[in-house]
Amino acid sequence: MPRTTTAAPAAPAPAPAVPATPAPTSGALTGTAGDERGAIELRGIWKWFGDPSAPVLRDVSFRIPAGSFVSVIGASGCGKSTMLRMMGDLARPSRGEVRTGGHPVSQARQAHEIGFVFQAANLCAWRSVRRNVELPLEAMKVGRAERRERALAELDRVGLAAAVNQYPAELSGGMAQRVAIARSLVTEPPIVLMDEPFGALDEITRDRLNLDLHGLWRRTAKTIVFVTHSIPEAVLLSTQVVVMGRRPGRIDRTIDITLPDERTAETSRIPEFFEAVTEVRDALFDVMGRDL
Ligand SMILES: Nc1ncnc2c1ncn2[C@@H]1O[C@H](COP(=O)(O)OP(=O)(O)OP(=O)(O)O)[C@@H](O)[C@H]1O
Repeated sequence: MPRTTTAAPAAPAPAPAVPATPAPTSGALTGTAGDERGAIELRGIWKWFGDPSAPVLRDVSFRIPAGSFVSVIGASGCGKSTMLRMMGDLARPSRGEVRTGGHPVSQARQAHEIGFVFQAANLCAWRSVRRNVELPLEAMKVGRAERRERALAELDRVGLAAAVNQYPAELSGGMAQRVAIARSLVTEPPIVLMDEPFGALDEITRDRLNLDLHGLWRRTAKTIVFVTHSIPEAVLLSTQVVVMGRRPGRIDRTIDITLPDERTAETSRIPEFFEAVTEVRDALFDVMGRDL
């Protein structure tokens, strides 16, 4: 079989109670895959907003090896974005800990080792494409000449060499997302977190950006975590698909995608692709049925 399915890390408890004992917190992960630069580890993550007896995420533990491309899929409101935000230190767990490369995630964020791409490109309208990409380097106090050189190299990598002097209002949605991707890569982070980055784009642009993103991932060996509502997109891009359930949010299942490493337009026509799509769809319907 081209792929394997892993059962959920832990069976859900009958009621969303807060654990009496604290989840593991510090302590070196010496000798484990969690030490690799770019690895992400969630340790006993709980998240609630206000009421601890109604957590949005319950006891999520999960390890993402460095260099993986992991897509996260699940019903609306199951906590995908919340989990992603905690992986990037944009939100704090109510309980538990996120570690990257064997250290608390806050260290990686402060060191600009995590890039972000969201559904909206969030570009500065008054700055050119190049100067938008330079922004994170300005925050790092990188000198002007080096900023320029690195931004141009990154824009070349995402296929926008000809648009460096344009302004956001002059860009198509797909071009704007390419700029956002270049901006997320310019600090050379080992980890890039993407929350439905192509969700607002037409299908043809989305297909092209997906293949370009996959090629970019293969060339750079980054760890990418990608939230999406599209099963085919998740299968086409990923080494692993994480299926989440809701009420409360949890990782229900992980599915390894063992399609050939090089993904092309042809990949979405091979039988193994349809088998993987069916497997993810069945897993999703199964968990959604149980969550009703
Ligand atoms: N800042 C907040 N305050 C209160 N509740 C929040 C906050 N952020 C998220 N939530 C709640 O947490 C739950 C999970 O939200 P989240 O955005 O993570 O889900 P999601 O799976 O990404 O959803 P979607 O697929 O619709 O984007 C939702 O019920 C949401 O209302």
